[in-house]
Amino acid sequence: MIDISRQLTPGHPNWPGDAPFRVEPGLRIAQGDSVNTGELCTSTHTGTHVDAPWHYSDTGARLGEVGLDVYLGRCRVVMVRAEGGLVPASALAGLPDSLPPRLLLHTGQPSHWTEFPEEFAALDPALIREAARRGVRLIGTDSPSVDPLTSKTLDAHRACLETGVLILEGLNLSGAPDGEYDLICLPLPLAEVDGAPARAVLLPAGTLPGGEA
Ligand SMILES: Nc1ccccc1C(=O)C[C@H](N)C(=O)O
Ligand SMILES: [Zn+2]
Ligand SMILES: [Zn+2]
Repeated sequence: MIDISRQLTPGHPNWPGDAPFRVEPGLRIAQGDSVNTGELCTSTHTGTHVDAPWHYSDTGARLGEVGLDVYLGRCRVVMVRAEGGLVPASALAGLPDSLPPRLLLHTGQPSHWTEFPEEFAALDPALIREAARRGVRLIGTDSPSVDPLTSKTLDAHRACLETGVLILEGLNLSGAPDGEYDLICLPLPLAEVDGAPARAVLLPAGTLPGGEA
């Protein structure tokens, strides 16, 4: 099994302006309490997370309306390179015309962010449309976003909205060679939100029942 989630440690870098990731101490056995507890404070977009369409469209589905099936099943990991800051549709040129429903793009982000990676590879909307044409329903990236940090038009998110492709961002693909796997990605069970941190792992292809689904 390959864990493709980013480890969340206090102070984990966040999207500029977002709530800092914090774990505050709660009860402490050492102080006479029966248990140790903690209080978690996080942005919905911290580390490895999924976007629900409501994040980028005010009429989009909230996370509770997105079926879990899109996050579970056959996927393909592909190492890609940006051109002028965007991964182009030509990144799929060497791949079959029919792709698994989940495509995870490895752009070369490190396994741990000591600071927020302001220069990251975003996705050309044409890549998203080409991936959708080839059967992709979920696009993942090790970048913190499918759009550039300064984007105001969110062209890649819009292309995902138009094609119905869902989004998984902030992956840690440093330990995942190119190839086909079965993805298990489980967002936190928050219903009325725009996204949520998720734990994602890769299993050998064929591990999960349901074959290529
Ligand atoms: N927190 C934000 C605040 C404003 C704009 C973007 C973000 C993001 O976190 C980017 C997000 N991961 C995205 O879906 O692209
Ligand atoms: Zn996001
Ligand atoms: Zn996003």
